[in-house]
Amino acid sequence: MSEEEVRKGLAGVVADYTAVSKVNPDSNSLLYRGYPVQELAAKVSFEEVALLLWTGELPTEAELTLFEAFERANRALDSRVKAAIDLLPLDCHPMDVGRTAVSVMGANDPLAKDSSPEAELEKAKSLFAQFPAVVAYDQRRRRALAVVPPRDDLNYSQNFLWMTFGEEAAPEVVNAFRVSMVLYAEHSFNASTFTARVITSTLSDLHSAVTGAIGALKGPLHGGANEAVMHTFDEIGIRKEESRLEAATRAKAWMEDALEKKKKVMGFGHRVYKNGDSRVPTMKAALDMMIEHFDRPEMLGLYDGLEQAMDEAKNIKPNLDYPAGPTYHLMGFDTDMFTPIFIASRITGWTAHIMEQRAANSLIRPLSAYNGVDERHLG
Ligand SMILES: CC(=O)SCCNC(=O)CCNC(=O)[C@H](O)C(C)(C)COP(=O)(O)OP(=O)(O)OC[C@H]1O[C@@H](n2cnc3c(N)ncnc32)[C@H](O)[C@@H]1OP(=O)(O)O
Ligand SMILES: O=C([O-])CC(=O)C(=O)O
Repeated sequence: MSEEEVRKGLAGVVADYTAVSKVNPDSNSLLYRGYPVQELAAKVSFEEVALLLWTGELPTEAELTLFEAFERANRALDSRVKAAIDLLPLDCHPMDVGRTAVSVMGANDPLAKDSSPEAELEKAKSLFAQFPAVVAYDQRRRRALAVVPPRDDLNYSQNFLWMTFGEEAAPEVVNAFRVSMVLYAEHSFNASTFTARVITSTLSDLHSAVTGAIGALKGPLHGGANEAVMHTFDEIGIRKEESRLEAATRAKAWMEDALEKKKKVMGFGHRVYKNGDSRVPTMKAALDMMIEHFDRPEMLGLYDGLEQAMDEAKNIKPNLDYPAGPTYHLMGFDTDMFTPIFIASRITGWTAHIMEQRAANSLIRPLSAYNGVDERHLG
């Protein structure tokens, strides 16, 4: 096989059809089941987006009411999941906790061995309902705080923040969080979704596919970048008393130095979008809202300084993880909880793809070009 036929990283390879979402780098657009993601972020709840991704249509009022009731009834942290989390050390990464939690949920799910479309949808809904409690509990146990039980008078985003912080979040914070969940929900054949599809293609079960997807999401070239963005901010130094301009100047200098040293700066660049990520303006507006709400202009200075310096030096634009990281920071999440929040959102897209893969399956098994030693023999 010739060198040209090898497509490293499967770059540019179209691996299958999907009707779940359309990423169009030319028009810089992203459609979930035909709807522009910006419109969804402006007008609908994350619960509605989940149903849209799974079923192909936005729910009727009755369907939404039913789903909301299910979600509210299944939010509490399962005692078996809690017991498994309690066995994990406090210094393991929260993504390890998320991965373990989904695995435990799979082992205990009575529908685990049932791969019918109805059972798959039920399992997707259960994961959607149950995962926020995992993130919230893990955040709290790391701060030596007790579990906060869910409240069924709150919507998904309100309750997520309630279980994490033990107080009702301001409406602006809830809205920014909801927007992030909508934007993170789905993005065609990204590495974690493709992982979930590969696992599903062997006719393995839904929880195994989601567990594998979490492993793929953890890396800093993918979902782990939202956490890495915050490490960059921390390295530059967040100084609350500083003006926006002073912060921007320091951030620019940091970026110039990093690029001089040929460092890869997380939160910038994308395999598909080369002229900017379609979701960034909407997420940046949510970040702006948080900066105003918490009165933290220096964060905007850091944000702008890095972005401008990267643009000037390399013409590389931010991806969704760039505005999402500082948004979660301002909300009060610890940095290593950012990617588990991404899991809570992407569970919707992953499970939609798992169902799509199963419905028209073909084992995913590409070829490789051998470049090892020539054939040889023992003795
Ligand atoms: C939700 C998400 O998962 S969005 C993605 C989150 N990931 C990140 O933010 C990690 C940082 N970014 C990257 O590593 C890359 O941009 C990727 C992995 C996302 C996409 O990469 P690819 O399409 O494979 O492009 P590749 O990594 O080959 O980069 C092409 C060129 O741009 C440069 N480049 C790309 N991204 C960056 C970056 N973040 N910082 C510095 N340089 C970069 C590369 O060094 C390379 O330069 P070269 O041609 O001079 O060697
Ligand atoms: O599409 C990708 O490669 C990564 C990404 O932005 C996502 O998964 O949201």
